[in-house]
Amino acid sequence: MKKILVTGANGQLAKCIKNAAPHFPDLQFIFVSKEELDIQDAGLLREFFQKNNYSHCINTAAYTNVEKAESEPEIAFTINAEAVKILATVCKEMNVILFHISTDYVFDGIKNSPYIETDPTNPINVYGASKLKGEQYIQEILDKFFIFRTSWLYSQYGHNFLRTIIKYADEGKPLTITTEQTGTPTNANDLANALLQLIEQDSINYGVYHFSNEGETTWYGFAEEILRQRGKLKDTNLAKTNHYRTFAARPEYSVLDNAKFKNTFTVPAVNWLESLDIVIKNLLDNK
Ligand SMILES: NC(=O)C1=CN([C@@H]2O[C@H](COP(=O)(O)OP(=O)(O)OC[C@H]3O[C@@H](n4cnc5c(N)ncnc54)[C@H](OP(=O)(O)O)[C@@H]3O)[C@@H](O)[C@H]2O)C=CC1
Ligand SMILES: Cc1cn([C@H]2C[C@H](O)[C@@H](COP(=O)(O)OP(=O)(O)O[C@H]3O[C@@H](C)C(=O)[C@@H](O)[C@H]3O)O2)c(=O)[nH]c1=O
Repeated sequence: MKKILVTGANGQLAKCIKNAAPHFPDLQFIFVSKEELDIQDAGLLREFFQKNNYSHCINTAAYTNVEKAESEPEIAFTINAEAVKILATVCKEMNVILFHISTDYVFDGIKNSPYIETDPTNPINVYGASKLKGEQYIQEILDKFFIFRTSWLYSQYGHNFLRTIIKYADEGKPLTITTEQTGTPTNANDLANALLQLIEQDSINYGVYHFSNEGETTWYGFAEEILRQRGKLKDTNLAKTNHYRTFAARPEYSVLDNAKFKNTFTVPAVNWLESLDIVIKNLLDNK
């Protein structure tokens, strides 16, 4: 039986993986939180892998605060790059297949058509630079790895744009949302399912892939659709802006081209609007 270690167990993607796990009875999962396994701790990481016979590791652990990363780059790089280097080294020693998640923020956003895997990277914020360094270490160290660059992840869990918008709208707060960036909101449940399907299918098509939902919008478009589907659009004071002030720069355009993923694997693509509908209904059902 395949034995899969999932790091960062309290994060949104790990929670989506946990949710999907019962649909994959042939896979055995061990979920470890930051408190149980800090991926910065090389000694503990080695001990963990030596004691257990993992076939795969899904690394969802990451430093994901894009704004804060600008003022604490050393922490972002320690987690997103140096710890990933150690993890990759241990996976190599133990012959474990690493599934790692990266981001659309490795690109600078000056392209105006969807990014493919071989497009030049050029991160414009600390978070993106730290994630790129993590990708580079994996590619230097490992042969058996998958890196999935995804974008604008949201779900029913954790901190994400969807939950922020719903919270503010429920509190009756006015919303001012930027039209300055275009990308693709991606349901983390879709990514979780895709990862588990690839493990189940024993895929050996290792490498870097783009994986997002289909279509594109701006953050304003995403917020508007969240409110519309939630039945809150009329009651919410929603305004557009083209100069929302942030500490971190973000790519103006970061739509990912999923063609390589779609041509390699038999996992159906889902449009972002349809996937959003599922998450919104799930949130309403569980209220
Ligand atoms: N969220 C998004 O929009 C996107 C995310 N990604 C990537 O997808 C992956 C999953 O993201 P997501 O689930 O949203 O992120 P979250 O921030 O929800 O989860 C990350 C988890 O990792 C934990 N963590 C942080 N540092 C360590 C550490 N040193 N050791 C072990 N665990 C640690 C965090 O704990 P704590 O919170 O306590 O620090 C948190 O529980 C990440 O690699 C991210 O870069 C890619 C594109 C978009
Ligand atoms: C909360 C808020 C944000 N914004 C803007 C700020 C920013 O330009 C954009 C998105 O804001 P957020 O801070 O929620 O999202 P951000 O942290 O930039 O999201 C990113 O997270 C990392 C982890 C990734 O890998 C990326 O793919 C992406 O999902 O919306 C508004 O315009 N109005 C608002 O009220």
